Amino acid sequence: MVKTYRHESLLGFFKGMSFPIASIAVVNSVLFGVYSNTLLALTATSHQERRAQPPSYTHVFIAGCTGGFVQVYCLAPFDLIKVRLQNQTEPRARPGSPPPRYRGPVHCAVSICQEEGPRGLFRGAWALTLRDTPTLGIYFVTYEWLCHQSTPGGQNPSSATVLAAGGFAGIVSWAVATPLDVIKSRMQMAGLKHRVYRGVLDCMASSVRQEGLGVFCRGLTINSARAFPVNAVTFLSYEDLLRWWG
Ligand SMILES: C[N+](C)(C)CCCC[C@H](N)C(=O)O
Repeated sequence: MVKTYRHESLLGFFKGMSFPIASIAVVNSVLFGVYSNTLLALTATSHQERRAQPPSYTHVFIAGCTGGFVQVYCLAPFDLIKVRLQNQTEPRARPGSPPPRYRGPVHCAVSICQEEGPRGLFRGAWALTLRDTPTLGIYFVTYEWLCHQSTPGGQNPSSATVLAAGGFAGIVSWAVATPLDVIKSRMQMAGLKHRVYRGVLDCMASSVRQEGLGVFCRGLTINSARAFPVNAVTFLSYEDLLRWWG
């Protein structure tokens, strides 16, 4: 934090923010929509009926994995652009200094298309699929399990329960996802640095060779600290919106 602040001022912390904001609504509605509809197909119970007739954790896991798998294809290009902009650590343009490589998200998207082809926008998508498919299954199972543990049978969980269960579900799924998150980000940066990884396994092997096993925990603390508030609010919004509109 201190280094980022000194080098790039307060603005450095907001690098690559506009694209995630534009994409988060789309990505989350695909995730939660596919999750809920898969659960409906598997158990024939709507969201409102699920408290009285809770689905099995296997069904919750399968529905979560399906949602995770589908949302990756919306998330991949936005996530790539975010990673590329966040890794651009030059100080803000000063007179005389060379301009940054990417001037903003749109310029970044256009440059990637020109330099790496339109498929370049999906660089690292396979690693993202491996990261998100099982970990979003775990995310929904953790959430449902925690709600179930702290709510008397058949009742809706209180807002406090939803906030806590959502927050912990975020931490657990990020803890499991962090090793593949590290690999995913390295593969997304590879096109820029002209480093060639032959695939996910090659990227894992070369990262471990150079930096040891600790490389898989990079960013774990910050991911978890961020995960609690973000996912607490996500689940509270999801539950409340469905209650109001359902
Ligand atoms: C699966 N994985 C752990 C990567 C993400 C799970 C939580 C997703 C949420 N939108 C967030 O940004 O925290």
